[in-house]
Amino acid sequence: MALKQKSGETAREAKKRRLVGFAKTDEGVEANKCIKIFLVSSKDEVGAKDGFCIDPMDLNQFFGEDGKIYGYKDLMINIWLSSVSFYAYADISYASAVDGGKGITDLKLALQDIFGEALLEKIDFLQTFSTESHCVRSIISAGTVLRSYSINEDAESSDNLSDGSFIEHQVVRMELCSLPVGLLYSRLVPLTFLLIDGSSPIDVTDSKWDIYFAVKKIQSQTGDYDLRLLGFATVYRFYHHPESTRLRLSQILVLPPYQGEGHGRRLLEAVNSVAIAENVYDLTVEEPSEYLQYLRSCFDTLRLLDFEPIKPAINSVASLLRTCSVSKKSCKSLARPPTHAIDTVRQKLKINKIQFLRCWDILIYLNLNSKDRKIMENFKASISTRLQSDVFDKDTKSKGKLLIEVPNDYDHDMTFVVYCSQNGEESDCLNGAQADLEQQLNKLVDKQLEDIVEIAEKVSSLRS
Ligand SMILES: CC(=O)SCCNC(=O)CCNC(=O)[C@H](O)C(C)(C)COP(=O)(O)OP(=O)(O)OC[C@H]1O[C@@H](n2cnc3c(N)ncnc32)[C@H](O)[C@@H]1OP(=O)(O)O
Repeated sequence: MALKQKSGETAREAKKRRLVGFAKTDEGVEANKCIKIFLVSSKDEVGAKDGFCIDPMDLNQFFGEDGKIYGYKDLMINIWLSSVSFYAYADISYASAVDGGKGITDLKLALQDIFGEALLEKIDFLQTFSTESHCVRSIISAGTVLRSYSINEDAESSDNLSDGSFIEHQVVRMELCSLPVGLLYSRLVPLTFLLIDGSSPIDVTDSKWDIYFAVKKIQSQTGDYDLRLLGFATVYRFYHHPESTRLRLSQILVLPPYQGEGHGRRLLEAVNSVAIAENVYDLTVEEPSEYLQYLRSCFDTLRLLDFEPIKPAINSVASLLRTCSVSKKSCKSLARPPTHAIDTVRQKLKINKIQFLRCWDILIYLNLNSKDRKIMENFKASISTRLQSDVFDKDTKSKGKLLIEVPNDYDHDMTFVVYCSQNGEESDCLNGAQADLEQQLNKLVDKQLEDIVEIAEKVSSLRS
C-alpha cells in the first residue's frame, strides 16, 4: 500500500515536473521595444501613428532592474504627449495578461513614475486641447522678455505670414518658485527624464532657481497672440564667497521638432547675457552632454575671437608654436593661457576657467597653419604635456603613488585608481599601469585634437 501511494506521488510529481519543464518562462519585453511616444499639438493627431515620434534616451531605466515588462502578450504602449499643455495619455494594448512566473508589471505605476500627474485618462487628455490651449501664454506672458529673434536668417526678429499675422521668437525669464511657473515646469519634468541623460527634478520651491523659456509668439492682425513653448533652461544661483553669486545652468532642453533651429543657442546666449548684466562671478554648466558641450564651445570660442584683451596672449603662444623646435619645458607653459587672461575672461565674459581652457586650444589652433606638419607636432606636444600633468598627480607619484584615471562601466566620466609602491620602489604593476596610462594619454590627445578641429572648422564656417 505504502509502495502504491509512493508510486502514485511519483507519477504526479513527474507530471508536475514535465509541466514545469515545458512551461515557457516569461522572458519579458524591453520597455524600449514596446513603447512609442508621440508629440502632438492637436486632437486630430491623437491616435495617428505617423506623427512626430520622440526618441527617448532610455525607457528601460524606468522598468525594474533589467528594464523589462513582464506578464503581457503582444504589448504595445503608445503615449501621446501634448506640446500645447504637456499633459499625456497612454494607450495600452495587449492580447492577454498572464503571470508567467515573473509577475505582471504594473504599467500604470511605471508610467506614473515618468509622467506623474501629467498622465491623464483619454477623455480628460482630449479636453486639454481646448481647456489648456492658452496655458503657456497665460503663464509665460508674465515673464521678462530678454530677447527677440528670428530663425529666418534674413529677418531681424519676426517673420510675416501670408494671412497678415507674424511670428516672433523670444527668450523669457521667470522665477521657478512662482506657483504657476512651478506647475508648468512639473509638466515638463517628464521630457527632462526622457531626453536628458541622468536628469533629476529640481526643487521648485527654492527661490534661487530661474527658468528661461524659448517661445514662438504668433501675433494675429487683430493684435491677439499665442505663445508656443519651444524649449527651456533651468539656472541655479549659488552663493560665492564673499559677496558674489555664480550661475549654473542645470538643464537645457529644446523640444525635438524644434532642435537645430538655433533655440538652444539663444537660451545659452540669454543666460550668458544675464550673467554679464548681473556681474556674477561666473557661469558653469552641470554635466553637459557631448552635443551641448560642442554647442557651448562653438558659442564661447566665437565670443573669445572678438575679445580684444586676450589677443596678444593668443598671438604670442601661436608665434612660439610656429618656431621650429619647442622644448618640453616651454610646451608646458604654452598649453595654458596666462593667469591674467583667465581672470579677464571670467570677469568680462563670465566663462569659467575649465571652459576657457577648452576654448584656448581652439583659439590657438585657429591661429596656426594646420597644414604645416612641424607646427601641428608642436601643438600636439603642448596639449599632450598639459594632459600628462593633469592626469599624473606629480606630488603623489614622487612618494611612490600614482593617480590614474580609468574608464568604467558606470558611465561616469572617469574613475580614479591610486597605485602605491613599497618603499618608493616602482613595482612591475606600477610600470604596467604607467604603460597603460601612456596609451590612454595618446588616445586622449587624439580625441582632444579631433574635437578641437571639429569646433575650429564650425567656428570658421560661422564667421565666413
Ligand atoms: C546640462 C544639460 O542639460 S545636458 C543635456 C542637454 N540637453 C539635451 O541633451 C536634451 C536634448 N537636446 C536638446 O534639447 C538640444 O539639442 C540642445 C539644447 C542640446 C541644443 O539645442 P538646439 O536648439 O538643438 O541647438 P541650436 O540649434 O541652437 O544650436 C546648434 C548649432 O548652433 C551652432 N552655434 C553655436 N554657437 C553659434 C553662434 N554663436 N552662432 C551661430 N551658430 C552657433 C552650433 O555649432 C550648432 O551647429 P551644428 O549642430 O549645425 O554644427
